[in-house]
Amino acid sequence: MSTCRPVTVDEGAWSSHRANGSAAILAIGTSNPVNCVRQNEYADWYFRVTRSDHLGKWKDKMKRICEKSGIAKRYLHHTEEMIQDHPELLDRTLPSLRTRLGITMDAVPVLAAAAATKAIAEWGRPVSDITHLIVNSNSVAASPGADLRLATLLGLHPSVQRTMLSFHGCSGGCLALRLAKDLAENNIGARVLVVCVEVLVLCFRAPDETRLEDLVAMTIFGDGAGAAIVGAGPVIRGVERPIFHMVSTSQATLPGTENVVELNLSESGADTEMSSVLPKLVQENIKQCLVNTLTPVGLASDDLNGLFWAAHPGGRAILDSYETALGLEPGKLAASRRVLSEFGNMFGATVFFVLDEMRRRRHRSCDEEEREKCEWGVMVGLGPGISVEVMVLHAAGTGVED
Ligand SMILES: CC(C)(COP(=O)(O)OP(=O)(O)OC[C@H]1O[C@@H](n2cnc3c(N)ncnc32)[C@H](O)[C@@H]1OP(=O)(O)O)[C@@H](O)C(=O)NCCC(=O)NCCSC(=O)CC(=O)O
Repeated sequence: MSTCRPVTVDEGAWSSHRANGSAAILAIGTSNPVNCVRQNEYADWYFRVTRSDHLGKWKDKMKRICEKSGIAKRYLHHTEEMIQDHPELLDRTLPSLRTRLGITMDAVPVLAAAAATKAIAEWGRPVSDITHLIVNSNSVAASPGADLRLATLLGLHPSVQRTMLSFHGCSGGCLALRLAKDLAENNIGARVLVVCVEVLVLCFRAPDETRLEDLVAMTIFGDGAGAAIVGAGPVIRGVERPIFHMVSTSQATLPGTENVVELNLSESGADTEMSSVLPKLVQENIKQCLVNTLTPVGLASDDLNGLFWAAHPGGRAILDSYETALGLEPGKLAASRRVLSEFGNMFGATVFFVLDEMRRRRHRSCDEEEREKCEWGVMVGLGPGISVEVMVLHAAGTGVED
């Protein structure tokens, strides 16, 4: 007869499975669709393809928004041909959700796989060593979802533990990385592939005189995917090179702001609601959220310029609000502003581009003293809620070959 008995909770079935120390980002990859649109040509393109040139007043307004957006170019999966083939994308009174989700169901895993492949190549270990997969997207709604299709495209092992996150808006990137940190730290040997991907044809519409906020959404959002490999110690020396240690995290919700940013699905696609009070709200509240996260790790200070800043660039005015509220010197948000300029706001994917830009800037910096001065930093992103996601980072290396 078997003498086998179940372990008890106290025998440490859990504690013995924990990793040593903080998780780290071990590799980063990004990708975009090939179709690039220049911001100074966008209003003319948008009003032409939506057959709305008669709305000259709104076109002029979009041109003003484009000029102030801090964006030079974006990448979009949808093209003029695609819009011509699907006139239901333009007419809010026609059902178009099925069309939109059909387009994204095919496009999202492919774009995600392109970013993930770059991250896996940089990581340097076989794809079969990935133990967990987190996929975050506002662009898909199906089951089995984009996580399974991505796992198949990449050839991940069938035992990979998948998590699909949806509709966390722009905070989705920070949120997915927060979950990856917890998974990596609580499962020794875990290597988590995190991917955030957006193909925002779900939100594309013709201008509507009753929904002027749509003009802002059409003007600032872009498509892209960001991926990272996250793992906690021990790392494999000579193969894995930590880029940022993920030291601590927080999520705060600003009370009474549920209606300030929304993302709602309907038969005619997704509607984004972005109140023009958002930049002011950020300016009034962000410092306290950051102090609450920085105090326990001993980094709260009257002068926050000693930290590096990886802020999700929700919009130019959001970055201005961070700068004013936190008293940041010009240049502290240079990585975020550069990503906004080159790619627009790609929802959760954007923060991976910012981290990538940040480590490249650190690598290029010849000033060793300056690099050491800003060893510690903060990643911050906002989402519907208003949710404020913060992660304290410690720069470990650049992950970039000399
Ligand atoms: C849109 C802007 C680039 C415009 O720049 P400025 O504010 O400096 O310029 P401005 O005040 O002259 O505004 C230009 C024109 O845009 C209009 N305008 C500005 N914000 C608007 C809004 N939210 N809805 C509708 N219209 C808006 C103004 O009324 C004005 O119209 P007129 O010229 O006719 O007077 C900026 O305000 C910005 O970056 N806003 C933040 C965008 C945002 O909310 N991002 C968060 C995305 S959501 C996110 O990141 C979280 C998430 O999704 O989860």
